[in-house]
Amino acid sequence: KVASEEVQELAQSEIPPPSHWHPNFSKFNYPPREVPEDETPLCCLSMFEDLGFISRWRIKRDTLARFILMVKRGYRNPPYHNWMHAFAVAHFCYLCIKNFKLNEYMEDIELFALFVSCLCHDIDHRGTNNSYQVASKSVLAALYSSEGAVLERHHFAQTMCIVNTEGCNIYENLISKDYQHVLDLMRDIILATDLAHHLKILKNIEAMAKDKFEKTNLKHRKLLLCLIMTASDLSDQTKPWDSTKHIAALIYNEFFSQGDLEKSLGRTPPEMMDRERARIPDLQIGFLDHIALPVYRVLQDLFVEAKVVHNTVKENHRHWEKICALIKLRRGGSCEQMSYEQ
Ligand SMILES: Cc1nc2ccc(C(=O)N[C@]34C[C@H]5C[C@H](C[C@H](C5)C3)C4)cc2n2c(-c3ccccc3Cl)nnc12
Ligand SMILES: [Mg+2]
Ligand SMILES: [Zn+2]
Repeated sequence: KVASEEVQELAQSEIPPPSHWHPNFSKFNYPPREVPEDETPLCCLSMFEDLGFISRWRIKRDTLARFILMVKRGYRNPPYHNWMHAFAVAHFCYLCIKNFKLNEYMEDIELFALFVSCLCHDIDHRGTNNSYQVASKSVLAALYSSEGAVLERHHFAQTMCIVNTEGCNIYENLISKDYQHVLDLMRDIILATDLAHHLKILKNIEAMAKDKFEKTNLKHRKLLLCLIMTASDLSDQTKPWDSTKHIAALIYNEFFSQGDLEKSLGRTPPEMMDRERARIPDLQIGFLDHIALPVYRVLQDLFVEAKVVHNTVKENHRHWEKICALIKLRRGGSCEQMSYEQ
């Protein structure tokens, strides 16, 4: 699925240092979507190298090149859940590992599994969510709906296909104990990207943050892995307004296309997926209030360095509030006529 010239070119390229991409590349305010898509595979190599994974886990350069290109090829091109989303998620995870010094909280193998899971966590996403899989009786629902987290089980299954593909197994030089462990970790982490699962464990994460985090407590480490994964998955909300404001358009483009599909099945989509009923600023404020802000608030409780991240999400919340106020001021002025330029 990946041309060997492309693999060789990536495998033989010199791996640039983080500063090559941007002076702020390793800072929380850097928007990774600024990296040109055709340079993202080489940028992934920079992150693997900078995190010390290539030497620590004895990853062969051509295996890593082939793996990254296979993962990138494994993504489809819906408006939001595409390769650039996965790349941005992996970049935020890279920032957390470096800026929170996660190697003092987690085992090396857990951080390795976490970073690779970020790259793979939405592989083969179709731009429709779990409830649509069940409603449309999709093949994925037939396979996985009994256990829930339908899409996430598929993303993990697709990841395993790539790991098991000749010349793509970046775990090939791990001792068998570590090999099985890293796969078990990826499964748990990718399944944790189901937001319904995150909402179920959020109370436990908040309780863990209240107590003292214990590195020796496996439950604490598992909860922290899930928190960093979700914080990375939502990290578009942590970037300056000028880059975040475009994300809503991508998400709702994807949501409204699903709503159109649901209508064509004779069903009524939820309001957030219905282009005739959805009020985007209200929905965004609701998502920030109920899902995003609690994530970055508890992240800041655990890591003082996350304060700047939580503040940026609050700043973006204020931008949406201003847009809402403007719409109300103009009354009749519907969302479509409003541009979100602030
Ligand atoms: C900006 C933004 N808005 C978003 C608005 C809404 C939802 C969303 O799935 N809501 C829920 C709300 C309840 C409880 C569960 C299950 C369903 C019922 C649907 C979640 C996600 C949103 N989202 C994501 C995102 C993160 C992880 C997976 C998929 C996505 Cl799309 N990433 N960015 C955004
Ligand atoms: Mg997902
Ligand atoms: Zn995602």
